[in-house]
Amino acid sequence: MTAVNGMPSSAVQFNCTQVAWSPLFGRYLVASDAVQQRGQLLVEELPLAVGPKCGNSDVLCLACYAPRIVERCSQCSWPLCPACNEDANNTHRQLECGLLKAAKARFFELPAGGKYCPQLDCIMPLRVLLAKEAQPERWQNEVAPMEHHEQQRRENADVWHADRVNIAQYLRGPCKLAERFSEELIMQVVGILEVNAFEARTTQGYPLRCLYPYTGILAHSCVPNTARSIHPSDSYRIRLRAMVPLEAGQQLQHSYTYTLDGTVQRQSHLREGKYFNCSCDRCLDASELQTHFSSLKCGQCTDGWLLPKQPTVVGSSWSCRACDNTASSEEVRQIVDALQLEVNAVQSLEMGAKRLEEAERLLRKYKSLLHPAHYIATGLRQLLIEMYGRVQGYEMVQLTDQLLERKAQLCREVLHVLDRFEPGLSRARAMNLYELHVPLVLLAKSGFIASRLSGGELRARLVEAIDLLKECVEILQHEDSSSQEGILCGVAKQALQQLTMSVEGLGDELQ
Ligand SMILES: C[S@@+](CC[C@H](N)C(=O)[O-])C[C@H]1O[C@@H](n2cnc3c(N)ncnc32)[C@H](O)[C@@H]1O
Repeated sequence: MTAVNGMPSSAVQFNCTQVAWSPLFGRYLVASDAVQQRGQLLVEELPLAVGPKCGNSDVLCLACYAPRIVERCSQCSWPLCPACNEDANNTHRQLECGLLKAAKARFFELPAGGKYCPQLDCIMPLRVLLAKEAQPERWQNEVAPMEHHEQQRRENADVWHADRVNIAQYLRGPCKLAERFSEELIMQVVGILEVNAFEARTTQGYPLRCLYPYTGILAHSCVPNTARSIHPSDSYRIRLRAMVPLEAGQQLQHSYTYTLDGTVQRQSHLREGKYFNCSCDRCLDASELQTHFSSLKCGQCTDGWLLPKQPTVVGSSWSCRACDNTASSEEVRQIVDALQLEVNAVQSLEMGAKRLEEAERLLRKYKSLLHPAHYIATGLRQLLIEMYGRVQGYEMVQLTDQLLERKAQLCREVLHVLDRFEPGLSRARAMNLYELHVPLVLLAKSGFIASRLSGGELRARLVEAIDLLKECVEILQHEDSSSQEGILCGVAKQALQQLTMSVEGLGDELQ
């Protein structure tokens, strides 16, 4: 590891972190001192640029990102919703509006039924280019060195060509920016965004992208040790916190991919979208840290599991560790794809009893095909946790003790997996802690009423639920209050208050 000089700009405040470099990772962040307290704030940063996502943008408002906008900006005629049209200081007006208007760059309407508007792909790169002119020092010190994998991107000739035409040539031609920005620079910016930008959501929940030059250089791990939260109501400020205690010099990592995917899926996402092969401990271990998150049941012997021989090698064959059975990667892919299709069909069902019962049926069926902790089974459990207590016929008051036990068991099983892949202050953990506390409270109360539990046992179980809620709030307390997680934090705080009052109200006679 090499320490890297260069102070970040005033848009960044950092605590116990510094930039390092290695041939494998390029630049990355490390803890400059030991961090004992999980949840400690490590970095706060304002984005260099915020804008629409590339490659799948609908016709959206260029200021608030509301989708399917038919109204146009009164100045330049590009998409802008009526409310944003009234606001002369919106992002679009401050940034590209004048330039598009002066160039007479026409916005072309999508053909009827069209969903993807390639013309909007130029907006986020253009905003980064404008930020380069406005903050040349920040560009030079923080953005220009960002990895953009030009060589690998060029190998994907179709995408490279589409980006050149839709973004570089469009900005230099119809937008009349050829004298300000070279094609090479524009393609560099497109690559920087692809490799480094974070996805965020507006306060209304619409997706967008943000570029953070300092936080963006965090290395990836499939078992991350930091958590980031982006605050739409605070100019999209990002805050990075330690999920677990850290040692001085330890690499700071977050996950570029979905931690509840199996190794084959994570590896392919990282190779195709971020241009590297992950070699973290979890990827290198065929059993994914003893969880068997990708293991299939061996079809030949009774207690064996099929695991990849070389989990990080594309096309690796699979073998049973208990007998001599083997399978090709293609055979495994076909099995997993077929099961995933069944799960997708269940997911697309309307929220209701049928969806819940079908998910339970698949989970039973997969017992003979998958390891119980397989990611497809874990995904089904997560689906069921969200449905028990919410869908018609299975609302919380309708759940029998047996079904309450079922919900609690599903939560514990998912939490067990999360302990391995997202240790410490993980958002997914917080969500599942909240879900778990509800059946525990109801079971404790019904057990006490039916005299199966003594007063002391009732109190102990309620205190257990209080502890779950406390941890849930501890994890979610830093989230933006308008986000889904921030809203859950408020709900958990209320539940915590009520439950604490109930336990206090139980009185000493229950001791
Ligand atoms: C978001 S950038 C991180 C900053 C980058 N290292 C730089 O110098 O600009 C992502 C890139 O960093 C490298 N990287 C991040 N995590 C890695 C890992 N676990 N293994 C190998 N390379 C990694 C890859 O080149 C990846 O495309």
